[in-house]
Amino acid sequence: MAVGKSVIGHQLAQQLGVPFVDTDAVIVEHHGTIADIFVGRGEHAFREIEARTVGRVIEEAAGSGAVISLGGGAVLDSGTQQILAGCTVVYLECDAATVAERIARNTGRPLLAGDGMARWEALFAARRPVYERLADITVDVRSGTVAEIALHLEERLRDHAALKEEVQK
Ligand SMILES: Nc1ncnc2c1ncn2[C@@H]1O[C@H](COP(=O)(O)OP(=O)(O)OP(=O)(O)O)[C@@H](O)[C@H]1O
Ligand SMILES: O=C(O)C1=C[C@@H](O)[C@@H](O)[C@H](O)C1
Ligand SMILES: [Mg+2]
Repeated sequence: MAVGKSVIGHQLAQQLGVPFVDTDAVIVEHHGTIADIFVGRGEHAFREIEARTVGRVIEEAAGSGAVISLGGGAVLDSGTQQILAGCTVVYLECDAATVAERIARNTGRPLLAGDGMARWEALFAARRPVYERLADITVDVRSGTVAEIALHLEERLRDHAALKEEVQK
């Protein structure tokens, strides 16, 4: 959480001239705020909504080259993991020190309620192996502006696509 998925994803999509979709934003548009869903219906219901939303968004974006930003916990769902096998998955690798200030002014992230930093670190430790396993490309986002990171990511995506094409020949 707070590593820059939404802002870097948006910037990358602008550079590439492709659509950008943030699945958290789609959920909010259709179901109300994430905080309200957690309070009113619980995390399990949120995860069901999230998995359905991610599946639909990826299906609708097929062939468009769209950049899709997922919520930080979306990739824990096994169905989502299967769908992501057909996508290029980018993992934005970060650390607690980098997100500390962003989390301190945290709003709307129910899983970071209370001691936000301790919660962030515990979630990251538990999820890190999944992020690493699913990633096609890993980008260090501990330094650099959003613009710099997005440009670097564009380069990495081009290298990845070229390599994939080479292998498929
Ligand atoms: N490289 C960066 N340099 C400076 N600020 C950044 C950088 N990356 C992200 N931010 C800022 O950090 C905050 C969180 O970014 P963003 O909302 O994109 O994170 P996220 O990973 O989408 O978080 P969430 O898990 O809540 O969806 C924003 O205020 C954003 O502008
Ligand atoms: O990491 C998570 O589990 C979450 C991240 C956010 O993007 C939202 O999807 C929600 O707050 C849950
Ligand atoms: Mg986001």
